Amino acid sequence: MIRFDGAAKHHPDGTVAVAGLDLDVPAGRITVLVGPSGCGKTTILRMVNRMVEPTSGRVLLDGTDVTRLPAAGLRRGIGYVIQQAGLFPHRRVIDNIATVPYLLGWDRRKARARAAELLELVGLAPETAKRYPFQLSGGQQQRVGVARALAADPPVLLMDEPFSAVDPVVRAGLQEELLRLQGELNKTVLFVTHDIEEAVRLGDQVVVLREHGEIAQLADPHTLLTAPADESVAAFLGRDRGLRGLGLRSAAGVAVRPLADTSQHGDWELLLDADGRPAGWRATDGAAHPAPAFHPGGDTLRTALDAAVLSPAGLAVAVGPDGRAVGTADRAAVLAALADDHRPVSTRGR
Ligand SMILES: Nc1ncnc2c1ncn2[C@@H]1O[C@H](COP(=O)(O)OP(=O)(O)OP(=O)(O)O)[C@@H](O)[C@H]1O
Repeated sequence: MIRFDGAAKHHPDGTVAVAGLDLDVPAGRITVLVGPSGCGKTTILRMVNRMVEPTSGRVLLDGTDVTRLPAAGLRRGIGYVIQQAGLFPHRRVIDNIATVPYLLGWDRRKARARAAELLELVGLAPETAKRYPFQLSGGQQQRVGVARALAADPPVLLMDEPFSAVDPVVRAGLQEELLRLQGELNKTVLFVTHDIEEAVRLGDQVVVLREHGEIAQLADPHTLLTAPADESVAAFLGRDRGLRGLGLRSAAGVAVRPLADTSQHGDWELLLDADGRPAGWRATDGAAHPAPAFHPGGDTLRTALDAAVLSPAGLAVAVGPDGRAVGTADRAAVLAALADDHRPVSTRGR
């Protein structure tokens, strides 16, 4: 566990980056720091690996004041991922990933074998190993950055806006990947972002900061979205926080009407492919339209609502884990589930 105990950073020019932070970052969980530019997020993160030293107060890592630990050794035991990956441009991907194992004196073959394993773990093809960073896309570079941070299997990962330089689609993929990895690895993650959407998606706990690293609210994502501490937090969360909160609730409560013998639903015919997956809705004039679907066991209420809203038939198609259609839910059924159940349900398989 990481504990900030009145940790403060005052710069010589008089700037108070962090006035005095008390915060526990629990082991094996993702804690996200979110807040406006200049509120002290990066400063807080860097106090953990001594890239910034507190001017007063302490940062404890498993009970030990980090300033008592040799900085180099401390940093080798903490994975660090930054925006635009920060890879060494003149080193091949495999050697970038093996940086810390080399520093730790592992033999070259063992270090490279570990790097190859990590390449696979973060979803990159084996042939990527021999490339140089400039030969990769931004998203691939970030994956290499994550692999490099994980190479020596550190218990703690510091991530400073790691996904903010890539486009929203790639970013969503990287977020998914991080949650999947975390499901396997259970690292203690401290993650900095200025994007509230990213914060609620990734965080087990979210720390909303205001100026000088002052905590405006510390809560799990559901509580944050449904019960912001004050007006300023509510404003920071944005006007659609209610809708966003649906993204944290399971669609399991939506009443699904099983598929009947007929494929006709009022004026609309549900078309299935050879495997029984939804292929479209056919109108009475014969024109086919997409059939948006959701998986009650795995998707969120937001996905279910989206499917119902977008469906030309007004019916979201419910599918099983294999993608086969099992039934339909109309908009009223989704809204009923929405009104019914306010319990947050983790959809992360954790
Ligand atoms: N070396 C320095 N000297 C003086 N002030 C500094 C120094 N480094 C950072 N600061 C100030 O400390 C405050 C906190 O900076 P920090 O980088 O931690 O903020 P941040 O929340 O990470 O911002 P951003 O989201 O823009 O990256 C800012 O006002 C910044 O200008």
